[in-house]
Amino acid sequence: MIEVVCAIIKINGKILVTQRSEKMSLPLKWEFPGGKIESEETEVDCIRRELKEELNIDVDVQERLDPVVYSYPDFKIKLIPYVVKYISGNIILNEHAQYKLLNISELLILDWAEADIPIVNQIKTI
Ligand SMILES: Nc1nc2c([nH]c(=O)n2[C@@H]2O[C@H](COP(=O)(O)OP(=O)(O)OP(=O)(O)O)[C@@H](O)[C@H]2O)c(=O)[nH]1
Repeated sequence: MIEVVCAIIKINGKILVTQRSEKMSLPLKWEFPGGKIESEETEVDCIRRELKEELNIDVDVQERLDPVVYSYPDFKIKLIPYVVKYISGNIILNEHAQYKLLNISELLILDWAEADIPIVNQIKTI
C-alpha cells in the first residue's frame, strides 16, 4: 500500500484543487495536491515539500483529517488529508494540467480521483 499525503489548501475562503495531467497516473482526474511519503520523512514535511515542488507555495499546516484507504485496480492507497493555510508564493504549476479555487459547495462537481471522494465529503464540515 502506498501512503500519500494531500493538502486541502485554504486561500481567502476558497479551496485550491488541481487536475492531474494527461501524462500522470489517473490522467485528468481532480485531486488535492500532495504525493508519496518518502522514507525518513514525516507527513508534515512531505506536505511542505510537495506543495513547494508542485505549486511553489508555502503553507501553514493546520489539521489532520481522517485517512482514506482505497483500492484502485492496480494499487492500494492510504490517502492522508491535511488542512493547510496558504502563506506565500506565486502559484506555478510544475506538474498539473490546471488548478481551480472553489467554494466547498462547488467541489463535488469535479471528476475526482476515486480515493478523494470521502475526503471531499469530510471537508463539507470544516
Ligand atoms: N497527490 C495526490 N495523489 C493522489 C490523490 N488521490 C489519489 O488517488 N492519488 C494517487 O496517489 C498516487 C501518488 O501521488 P503522486 O502525486 O506522488 O503521484 P505520482 O505522479 O508521483 O505517481 P506515479 O509516479 O505513480 O504516477 C498517485 O497514483 C495518485 O493518483 C490526491 O488527492 N492527491
